[in-house]
Amino acid sequence: MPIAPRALVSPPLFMAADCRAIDRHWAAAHPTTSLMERAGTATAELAGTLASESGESVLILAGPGNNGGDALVAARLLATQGFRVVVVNRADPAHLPPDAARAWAAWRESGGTILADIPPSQRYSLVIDGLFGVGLQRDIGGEEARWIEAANGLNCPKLALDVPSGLDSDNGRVRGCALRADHTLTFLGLKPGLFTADGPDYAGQLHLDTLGIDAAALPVTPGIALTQLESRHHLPARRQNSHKGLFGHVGIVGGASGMVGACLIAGRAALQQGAGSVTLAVLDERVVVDYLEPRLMFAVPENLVDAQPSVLAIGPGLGQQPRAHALLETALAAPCPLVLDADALNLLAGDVGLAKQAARRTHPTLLTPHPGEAARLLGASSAGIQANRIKAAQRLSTQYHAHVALKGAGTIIAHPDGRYAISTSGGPWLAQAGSGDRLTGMLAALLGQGMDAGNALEAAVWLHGETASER
Ligand SMILES: NC(=O)C1=CN([C@@H]2O[C@H](COP(=O)(O)OP(=O)(O)OC[C@H]3O[C@@H](n4cnc5c(N)ncnc54)[C@H](O)[C@@H]3O)[C@@H](O)[C@H]2O)[C@@H](O)CC1
Ligand SMILES: [K+]
Repeated sequence: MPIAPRALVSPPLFMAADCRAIDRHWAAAHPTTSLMERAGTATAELAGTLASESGESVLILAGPGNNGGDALVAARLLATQGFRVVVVNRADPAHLPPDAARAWAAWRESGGTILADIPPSQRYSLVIDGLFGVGLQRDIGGEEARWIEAANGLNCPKLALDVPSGLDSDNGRVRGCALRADHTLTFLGLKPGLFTADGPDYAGQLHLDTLGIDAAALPVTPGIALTQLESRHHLPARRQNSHKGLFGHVGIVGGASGMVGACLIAGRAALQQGAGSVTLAVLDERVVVDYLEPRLMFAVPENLVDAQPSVLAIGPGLGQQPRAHALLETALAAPCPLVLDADALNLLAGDVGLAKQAARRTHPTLLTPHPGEAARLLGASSAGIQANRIKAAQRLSTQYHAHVALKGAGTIIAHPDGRYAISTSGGPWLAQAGSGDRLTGMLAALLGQGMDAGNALEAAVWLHGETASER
């Protein structure tokens, strides 16, 4: 029975290599039970509910590997249920992997035919995409690319098996072209590429079928999909006998001339997220009060660290002038959790000495780059970062011994111990000036209230997306 991934708490994410390992272990332990038969059965069940009631054929695109095998099993079962089925596959049956070869033979024995191309100008009730799954190895070209483009142009629902063909299941990158699915039925476990970069645009609605394998039998992986908050992301209940000192004094450094708003947004967000008190160290001396949020305090930036905030954030609207550089140097020495955002990251990228100082910190450091800032920090291009967002976040985390949130579609949160999470909250409405400043403030507030740094970053990212979607 398919499960909606959003209903699961922090489900693990499986790379293609993990899937291959699961397959090998299963085959060794259960030589007579085929997971492909189960995948095909789950496909036929879901397809039966998705096909339009036009009575037109189901178009099944099958590829040269086991993804194609899943599709052939589904073809056989759908035909048995009375669906008209058109199967297109140009693989050489002599070169199919064993399970897929068996599925091919069973389909042929049941009287099924296999076409070498999509019949022209026909209408379909559903497309099932079984061209490529986790075995995609290179960019798609040639006939398969033509089929994918043709399928994308068809006016009927599209169901992708395991992952939309052309989408790299490890990182969400489109390799050449990819099928734009309305639904993706993924098998065994969730794949990271479904949640980040182009994945969400191509996968449509996600369904998971574990193929009857107990979660405890699957390998432990470092990645999770952050589909909702867990108890570790919750702040402890506040005692009645409380005072503001218990909930953190957040200091935020930034707001150079022309960019004061960034600092104000961060400060307001920190208060909304429950910080006991917030002091803004605004570089533009003309700003000494926020009339819309008069609870915010203001300090001379050079004096903020001496006021011993319990958490410091630096970057929103900071600019990159020498004064900003000096303030960052002071902030890096602060004996408290430190959030580095925006221009603080750009300054780090441009100064090896500062970068080394950041990496040597003993108190928690948290970085919240967008892909452009991550690219500058890693000496790469934004496209290079986007091509493998998980790796990029992990590299930054290792380099700076920091918890890192690489923002963007499917924000990646990477931790220094190698764990990572992909947040499923939020959406394109977050792509707006001021959005990152708000995240910085929310994060600082959670840190100030005593939440562990890694959990605070996950919670802030998730809440930031979730609350923004409510606006
Ligand atoms: N435990 C598992 O791993 C299970 C896997 N199953 C299915 O098996 C799939 C993985 O099967 P495979 O490892 O055979 O891989 P795929 O079926 O994803 O594709 C591999 C085949 O495609 C070819 N290929 C890769 N990239 C290509 C490109 N760009 N252009 C042309 N040809 C290309 C390869 O040479 C190989 O022949 C999963 O996605 C899933 O659908 C299911 O049967 C259930 C169990
Ligand atoms: K597929």
